[in-house]
Amino acid sequence: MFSSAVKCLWICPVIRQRNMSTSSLAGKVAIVTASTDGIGLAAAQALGKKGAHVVVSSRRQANVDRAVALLQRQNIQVTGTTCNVGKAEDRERLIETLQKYGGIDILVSNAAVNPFFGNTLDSTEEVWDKILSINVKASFLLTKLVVPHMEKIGGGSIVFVSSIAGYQPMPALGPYSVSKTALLGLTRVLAPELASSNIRVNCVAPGIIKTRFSSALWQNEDIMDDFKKQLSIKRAGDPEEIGGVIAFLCSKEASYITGETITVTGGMSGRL
Ligand SMILES: NC(=O)c1ccc[n+]([C@@H]2O[C@H](COP(=O)([O-])OP(=O)(O)OC[C@H]3O[C@@H](n4cnc5c(N)ncnc54)[C@H](O)[C@@H]3O)[C@@H](O)[C@H]2O)c1
Repeated sequence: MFSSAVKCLWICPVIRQRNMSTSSLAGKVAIVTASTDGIGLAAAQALGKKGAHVVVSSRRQANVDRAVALLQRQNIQVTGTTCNVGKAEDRERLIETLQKYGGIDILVSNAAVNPFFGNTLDSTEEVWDKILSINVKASFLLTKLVVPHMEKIGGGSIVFVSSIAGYQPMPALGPYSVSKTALLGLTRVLAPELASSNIRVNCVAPGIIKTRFSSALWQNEDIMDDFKKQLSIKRAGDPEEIGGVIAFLCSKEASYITGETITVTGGMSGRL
C-alpha cells in the first residue's frame, strides 16, 4: 500500500526534516477522516498541495480507491484505508498502521452523521447515541489515539469540523446542532491541555457548503433564497473554501492559533 518513496520519507528523519523546509507541510503526515468526498476530500487536497502526505479514509474501499486515484493524479502523496470512525478497532488500526511509518502530524476529524430531521422531542435515544458517538465521541477518541504519536515527534495540529449550526441551531436539526456545539467545547477544552505538548487544537464551522450532506438545502431554490437573505456572499460555499482554511490551520502560518473556531459562512448573520 505504501510506496517505497513514501516509506523512505517517513522512516528517514533527515529527509523528513529537509522536506519540511521546502514547503509549508512537506514531510508531514495528515489523517483526514471521511475524506473520499466533500469537505474531507477538499481538506485532503489542500493539505496535499501544501506538501503533506495525506491518509484518506472512509467506510467503503471503493470510495477510498477512487479518492486515492484522484489525488495521485494531482501529484499528491496519498495513502488510503477504510475506517469507520465509530468502531474502536478501525480507529486503532488506522493509527497503528501509520505510527510504524514515523509519526502523525495532523488529524482532521471530519466524519459526521445526521440521521434525524424533525422536532427534537421526537428524537430517540438511538438517534442521540448515533449522532454523539460519530460526531463527538469519535473525534475525541481519535484525538486520544493520535496525541502520543504527535508528542513523540514534538507536536502536531488537530482540526475538528463543526458547523455554523453549532452556534445557531438549524430548524429540524436539533441533535445534530447540539453535537456541533459540543465540538466547539471540545476545541476549547483540549487546546490548553495539549498546548504544553506543542499540539494546537482548532475547529472550522462551515455555513452551507455544496456537498452531498447538505444537498437538501442548496439544491432547493426556495430554501436557498431564504438563506441568501442572511448571507453577505449570495451563494453556497464550495468544499475547497473549507479545505483551504483547514490546511491553513494546520500550517506554520497558524502557529499562534489554538482553541479557535473559524466560521466560514459567506458572512451568515441572524437566525438560520
Ligand atoms: N456541507 C455543509 O453544508 C456542511 C456545513 C457545516 C458542517 N459540515 C460538516 O462538514 C463535514 C463533512 O461533511 P460534507 O458536507 O463534506 O458531507 P459528506 O457527506 O461528504 O461528509 C460526511 C462524511 O462522513 C462520512 N461518515 C459518516 N459516518 C461515518 C463513520 N462512522 N465513519 C467514517 N465516515 C463516516 C460519510 O460517509 C460522509 O462521507 C461534516 O462534519 C459536516 O457536519 C458540512
